[in-house]
Amino acid sequence: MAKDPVRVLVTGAAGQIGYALVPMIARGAMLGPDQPVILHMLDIQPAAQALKGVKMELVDAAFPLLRGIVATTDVVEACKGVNIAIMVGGFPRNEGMERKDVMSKNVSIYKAQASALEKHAAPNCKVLVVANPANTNALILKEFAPSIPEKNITCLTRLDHNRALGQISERIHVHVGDVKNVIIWGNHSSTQYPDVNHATVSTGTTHKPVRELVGDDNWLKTEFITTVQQRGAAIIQARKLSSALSAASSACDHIRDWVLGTPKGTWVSMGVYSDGSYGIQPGLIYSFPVTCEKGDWSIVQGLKIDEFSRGKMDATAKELMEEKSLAYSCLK
Ligand SMILES: NC(=O)c1ccc[n+]([C@@H]2O[C@H](COP(=O)([O-])OP(=O)(O)OC[C@H]3O[C@@H](n4cnc5c(N)ncnc54)[C@H](O)[C@@H]3O)[C@@H](O)[C@H]2O)c1
Ligand SMILES: O=C(O)C[C@H](O)C(=O)O
Repeated sequence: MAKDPVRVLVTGAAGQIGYALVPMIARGAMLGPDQPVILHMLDIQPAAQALKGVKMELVDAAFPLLRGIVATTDVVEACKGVNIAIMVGGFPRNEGMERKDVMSKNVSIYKAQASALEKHAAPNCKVLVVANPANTNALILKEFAPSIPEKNITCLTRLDHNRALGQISERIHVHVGDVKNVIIWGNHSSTQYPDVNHATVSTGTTHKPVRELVGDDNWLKTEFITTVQQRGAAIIQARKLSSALSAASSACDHIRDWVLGTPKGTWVSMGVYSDGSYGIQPGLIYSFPVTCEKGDWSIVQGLKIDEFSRGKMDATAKELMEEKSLAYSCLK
């Protein structure tokens, strides 16, 4: 029997990531090749013409899975009945702006959009925040949409996870699809901790530890970590625009695995509400290793954490606590 369409909201849909993301959703890269979708696209008034253009292109591309398009600058209309919300819209950091100024603009946007989602989205709507500061925007959204279950509000660190897989694959010349179980701990920022202590490469019938195959602990502890931490900045420097293609593709990976499940024996990284696992203070949206089944994620438990990792995991948690108090001071 044909499936009912799923309503997917993309905010900031006229922007860089939005433009890369909506065709991927319409082609089935997010929810599968047999899942029809209705796209809800929100942007702000100054981008209304560009948004209209994106809608025209979606029609022109004649995607068989695309069963409807809502393109609007009205947040209530955008949120009505949505099952999945990808929050990409936000205020970019312009030259000369302080971190606090960007935070202040974005937390106000996420506070307002939280209320719209809470009132108008479908029950059990799953939310993915992409816009920066992603973890803290997601936390504000959670706080101001108390009736959305906290398990439904997440932020994107899958791009960082995929970047870590890519770096390992390039370093030891293996297919990226054979590398798995890296972990991104913490904030989607330069304090994130990409951890390969449990990562493996499949070599036919066995799985070998990444650390053993790389054979260079110094590289893993220094250049590998900083390359992943700084990759967003490196892309901006190269493109003069943020990483839209890989962010859009990773957003599809995040939702696909959350909804359809992670493969057996594989985990992925997601920014989720901390329950105190691994000694991370509850009340933060922190990136953990998770597995997903039947539409729910669970934090992978029982991984051994060495002293080096502990320090890095705590440092990124500390930054998130500071961001949280800054965000609250902006809302006063
Ligand atoms: N988490 C990640 O891995 C990751 C990766 C790359 C980029 N990002 C972040 O994603 C965000 C979007 O990046 P981009 O390159 O697409 O930026 P962009 O500036 O090209 O697009 C942002 C869009 O958001 C719209 N917008 C602004 N305020 C809005 C509001 N209140 N409601 C709806 N839309 C609104 C803008 O008009 C614009 O069209 C940025 O915050 C960027 O830093 C996150
Ligand atoms: O937009 C940015 O500042 C960078 C982005 O978060 C990225 O990781 O590519």
